[in-house]
Amino acid sequence: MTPEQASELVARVCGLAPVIPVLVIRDASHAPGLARALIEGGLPVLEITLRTPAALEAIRAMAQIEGGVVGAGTLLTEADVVAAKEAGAAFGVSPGATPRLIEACEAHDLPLLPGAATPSESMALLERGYTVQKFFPAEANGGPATLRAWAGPLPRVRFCPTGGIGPDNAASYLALSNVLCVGGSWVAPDDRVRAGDWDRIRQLAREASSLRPAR
Ligand SMILES: O=C(O)C(=O)C[C@H](O)[C@H](O)COP(=O)(O)O
Repeated sequence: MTPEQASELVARVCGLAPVIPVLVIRDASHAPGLARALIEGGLPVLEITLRTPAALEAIRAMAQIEGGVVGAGTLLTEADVVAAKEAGAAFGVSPGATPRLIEACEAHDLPLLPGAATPSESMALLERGYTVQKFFPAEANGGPATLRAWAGPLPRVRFCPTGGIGPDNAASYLALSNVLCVGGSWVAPDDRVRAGDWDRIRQLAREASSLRPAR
């Protein structure tokens, strides 16, 4: 898969909802209920971080749920890419980007949303053909003001900012011309997932899916 094809697919995925839930799943038995609650709440795109031993099993389970588009987050190595693909991930997300990781995603046909934190990193990805990038960690890197400044010199790059985003600041990112959607863990708080409180998570997803840009 070429970088251009990957970016086109990722742009389409990022256009499905204003928020991509970033999920840390400790018990794969939570995966089906959690996925259903988020999808029913209007958030069909789900990013499962490969940060827990249960993550791959959770991807496998969530990929079966109708209406969802399931991706793997925290991709760091080629082994992660192979495992994510094998589990049924439709796309991948990485906090940064290395040549080896990018090559692995291209070789294994996993559309990548690669992370960038500086103009040079964004330019390197653009040079290679990645026009859709994750801005990470968004709040710690200056938030919406930084992305607004990047829009001048880097008008061809569009972003999914992630890291420190919640219900209070999401709209200020979504208002930017170079933002397609935002990512965040706030829609699936750890204690609500552990409790299997799918009603609360469905409600958080509803609120997130109705977010509109504050212009
Ligand atoms: O695991 C990854 O691949 C990451 O890049 C980090 C996550 O995107 C952020 O940790 C989510 O940020 P919060 O919404 O502030 O919790």
